Amino acid sequence: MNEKLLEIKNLKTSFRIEDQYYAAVDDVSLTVNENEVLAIVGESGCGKSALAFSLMRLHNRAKIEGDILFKGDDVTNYSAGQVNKLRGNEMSMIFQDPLTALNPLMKIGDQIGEVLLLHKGKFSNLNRKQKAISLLDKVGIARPEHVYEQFPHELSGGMRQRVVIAIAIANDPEVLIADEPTTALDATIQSQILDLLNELKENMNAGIILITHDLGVVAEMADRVAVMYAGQIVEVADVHALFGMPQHPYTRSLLSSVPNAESVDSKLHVIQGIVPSLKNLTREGCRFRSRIPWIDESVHEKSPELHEISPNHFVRCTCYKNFYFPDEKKEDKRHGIS
Ligand SMILES: Nc1ncnc2c1ncn2[C@@H]1O[C@H](COP(=O)(O)OP(=O)(O)OP(=O)(O)O)[C@@H](O)[C@H]1O
Repeated sequence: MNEKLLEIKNLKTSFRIEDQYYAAVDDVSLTVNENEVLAIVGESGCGKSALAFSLMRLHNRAKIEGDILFKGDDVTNYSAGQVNKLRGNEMSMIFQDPLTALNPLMKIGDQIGEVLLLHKGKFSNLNRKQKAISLLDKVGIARPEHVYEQFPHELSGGMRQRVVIAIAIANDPEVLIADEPTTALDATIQSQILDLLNELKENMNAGIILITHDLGVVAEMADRVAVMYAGQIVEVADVHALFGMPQHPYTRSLLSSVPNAESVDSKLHVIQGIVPSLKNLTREGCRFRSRIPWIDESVHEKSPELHEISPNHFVRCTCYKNFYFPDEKKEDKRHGIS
């Protein structure tokens, strides 16, 4: 069995809006194992980035409660110095937008070198340069010696994202958090970057948290998937179970809103409404209920729990048992599951 690298227990991240705190991540518990990609999916505004930033301790004004255990050690108690060491070495993050992640005034080589300075073993100046060039080579950058001397604006979007990945993997992190790593890229580059992440998982035995709203990317990359809605995890399962037997109404709605080979002749489902803003979020009962108004209110739990409906497959709220799409006949709504 693969070792547990990260254990997130009852994590709650709240932001202050007009004198009050509102939780953007609300009681989230998850684990990430070595050599595993855990995907976190959900619409914009459901709390994915707030979760990732909390894990990396990158929020400076949020209130964070709960535990984040890295190999059993609670990092929420770490001093700023300890967090900095952890961030550069054991845990690192690939950010959504390479242009904001890179310093426009610094040469690529210097930016990689800066991260290598944090390395446990430390490198001499010459070794740092060699290591930086080998990292650029590893992420598939042609003429790495030349790129080492360039500035971010001289590179294409795909190359910049590769540089961001090179920086993230510079110190062989055990946990890598990739927040929408391919959103800004075109399809060909996207698939090259995903291949690269897959290689890293295999070669470094790393645990990867992949945050995305792209279900195609999830199907291709993930071992397990956590579906997030309004700050909560509503379903977690092995990737095959999640795509093969999705249960929560939100998961089913997300999957039905994406075209695939079977949906060519059928209508795609449009999820009604939007993710509510933090301030307007109803926190009592099933948070998804306002978006499925055709489902009888009585089928929702008062305080929805995550239920293990089969080994390692968890679903929040029992409403999944009675869910159907408006254009489905009520009697064949659950494909035989009731
Ligand atoms: N610093 C902040 N202060 C106040 N509210 C915030 C802050 N950061 C995020 N939020 C709010 O928290 C909620 C979750 O935001 P978050 O960015 O985590 O969503 P997301 O799922 O990552 O969306 P996207 O896919 O667009 O990045 C949103 O309602 C957002 O407006």
